[in-house]
Amino acid sequence: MRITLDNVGRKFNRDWIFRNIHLTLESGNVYVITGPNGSGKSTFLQILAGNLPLTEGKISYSLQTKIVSEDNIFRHISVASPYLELIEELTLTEVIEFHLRFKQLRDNLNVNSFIERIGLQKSKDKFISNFSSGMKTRLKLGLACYSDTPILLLDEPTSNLDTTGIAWYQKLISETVQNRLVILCSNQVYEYESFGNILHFENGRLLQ
Ligand SMILES: Nc1ncnc2c1ncn2[C@@H]1O[C@H](COP(=O)(O)OP(=O)(O)OP(=O)(O)O)[C@@H](O)[C@H]1O
Repeated sequence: MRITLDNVGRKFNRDWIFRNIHLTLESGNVYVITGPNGSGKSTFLQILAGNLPLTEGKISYSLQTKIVSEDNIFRHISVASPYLELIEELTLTEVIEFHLRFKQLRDNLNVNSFIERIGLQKSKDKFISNFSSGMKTRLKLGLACYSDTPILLLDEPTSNLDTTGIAWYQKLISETVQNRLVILCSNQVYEYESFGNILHFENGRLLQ
């Protein structure tokens, strides 16, 4: 999988958040995006996920040299972020069953084995509306990391996780990033310390 950014820029109202980004991102790499609060990390990730339009420039996606259209790219992408909502009216089991209608899980995981992997066995039949914020983060991370997609986008992955949860995340990520194109937005070193490709937002520029 390859994502090519050609002169990419985004503004909100009159303010440019970033501009002039020229970049090629390829499978087999974890790209870490750092930068101060409000520098544009989440905006950048939402643009890559196809959830926000560009103001200028072009992004192209290709899979084994075939171009993937913007309309179809969501099939190849998994995202976990604090701003993505879960369906609160469903139970944990129902959310996973719903997810499985659109995306398969890696390692042939089924509903029960997935719930074991995310450590929420006691909450199988609990409604998401009654989940704590850390439980929701575990579920979102699990769904993104274990989905069988070539692109994985993670924004502030350990927000709301306790120390046990952070250790669980570190194991999860080490087991699920191989051969994928991963983009991880973070300002917490423990979320990305084992990865080397750091890109940094500063004054509207993405520095390598
Ligand atoms: N929908 C919006 N309308 C107007 N401005 C927005 C909108 N979304 C984001 N912004 C602005 O874009 C800038 C970048 O925000 P973004 O959330 O991408 O930053 P970030 O680097 O992810 O920040 P943080 O580290 O705090 O999560 C901020 O100035 C923010 O106020």
